Amino acid sequence: MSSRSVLPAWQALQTSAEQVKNLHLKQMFASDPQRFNQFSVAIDGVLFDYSKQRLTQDVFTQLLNLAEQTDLRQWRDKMFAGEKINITEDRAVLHVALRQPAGTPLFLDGEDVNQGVHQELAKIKAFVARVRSGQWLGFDGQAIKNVVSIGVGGSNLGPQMATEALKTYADDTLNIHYVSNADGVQIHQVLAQLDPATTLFVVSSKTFTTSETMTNAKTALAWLNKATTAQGAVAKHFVAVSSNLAKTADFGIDSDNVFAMWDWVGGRFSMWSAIGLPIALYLGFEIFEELLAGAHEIDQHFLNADFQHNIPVIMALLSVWNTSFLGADAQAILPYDQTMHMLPAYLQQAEMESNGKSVTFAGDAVDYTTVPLIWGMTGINGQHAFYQYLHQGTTIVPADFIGSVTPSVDVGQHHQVLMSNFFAQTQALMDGVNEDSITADLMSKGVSEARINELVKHKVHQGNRPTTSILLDKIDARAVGRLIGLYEHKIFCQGILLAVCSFDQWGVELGKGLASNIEAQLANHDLTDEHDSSTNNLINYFKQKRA
Ligand SMILES: O=P(O)(O)OC[C@H]1O[C@](O)(CO)[C@@H](O)[C@@H]1O
Repeated sequence: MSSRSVLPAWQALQTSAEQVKNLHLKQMFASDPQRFNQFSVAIDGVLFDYSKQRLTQDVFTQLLNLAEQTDLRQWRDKMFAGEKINITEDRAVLHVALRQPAGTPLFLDGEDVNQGVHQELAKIKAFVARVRSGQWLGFDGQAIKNVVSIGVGGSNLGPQMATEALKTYADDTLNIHYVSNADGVQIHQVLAQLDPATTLFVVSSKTFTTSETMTNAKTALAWLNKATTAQGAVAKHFVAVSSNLAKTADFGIDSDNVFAMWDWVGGRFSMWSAIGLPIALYLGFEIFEELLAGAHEIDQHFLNADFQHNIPVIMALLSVWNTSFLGADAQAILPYDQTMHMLPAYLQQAEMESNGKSVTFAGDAVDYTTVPLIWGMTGINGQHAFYQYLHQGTTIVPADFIGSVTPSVDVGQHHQVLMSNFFAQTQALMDGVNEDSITADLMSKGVSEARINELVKHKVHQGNRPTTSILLDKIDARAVGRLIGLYEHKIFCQGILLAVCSFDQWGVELGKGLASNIEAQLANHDLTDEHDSSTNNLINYFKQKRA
């Protein structure tokens, strides 16, 4: 048995899961008028309602016991203290330090992390001011008009998601474009609209070795070099965000134009570092600071709230409950706000790259399901795509509904229409509708008995489908900071509860290595027999067709 399933709380939860499977949420609400009060938490700017999750007070107590028995509190404190809890890479995990106000020293290997963070923030602030004010000039003396951010995974998703979420706050100082795909079509489409003389590239890569990013950066460099042979053009049009100064220098980027990252910031938790530079360039440094402030508020909540009212702790406990005990293999993320449309993609990386693991800290195989498949899209569009499956499919998919009281722009009646759907969907998923109600409804409409008999079973909704509702007061930078902070700490807690190391990503390395070998094979015309017959034939078909 692996370390978690031997715990008393784990075993108690296994017994409870069998009982809860026979309970219906509708009855739980009917029998307890206090259910919402009991299973909701409100903090500054956020209402978190988990009363539509399939749990009882006993289950909640057992889940809290699980948090205690897995030493979650101690692990949290180790993370904030800079202990090397990324055990497989022997690194600290300190994205929380990136949003810690100045003057709160934290020493790591003899260096004050807080000072380093604020030096880098000051450098970002000064650079952003120069570019946005038009003082930073391109090779022919014109100001920058377009920023192209080149990066992938954690070096792309956070900034792009936040840019989309907050674009209604942008002025017309700069345009921003994101390029992440190694498919050259993407960068060619972006560059086709731009003038090299007024374009600034931000190449973001912690390692500065990621093949997709390097391929795109080289294409961008060739595009600039084609437009000008002016001395020093690269220094005027390329900046980098990286922890690998040797590689940025090899690329030809001036060391003054490199913004630092540290090995204690994981890629998927890095939008608060200089990886967020595109956000600050596009929206201004003050908005970036608001984002940091929102996340810092959540750090304080996570550190100080008792677990019973601690939102990220509860989010993680619910995920483990749904997945490891109630058998839900998927989790939907459903933002009811168009600006938040990239949230599902962002959380896919954050959660699945962190906790999509199957061995414990000690390297033993787990004997439980770790994290679910994360998927989703804007709720309203999802309603007309996959909600049929959520309501009547054979698989139960817990869903997070995320909406706002006030959208980022005044859209009049639209917001009521939108949010009425949010509330109605969570209600429908919870309540369902049974044969009796359907029959009564059809009879009241004068439908014949024969037709009712044909239809009734098709119209039944079982309900009892769990949802969590997260209502933000307003979509702004602080709120986005809070929301992402909540999910980040949820993922941390989930890792501890499941005993998996959340901060490495060995699972993406194997494919990367094979791809670089195959890339070399694709560069010549020789047919290959080095691989299995499927891979050989796919490669050879591709090469013959291209010959
Ligand atoms: O910033 P880098 O080093 O280019 O890495 C990009 C991404 O690639 C990964 O290593 C694997 O997908 C991510 O963890 C990371 O965010």
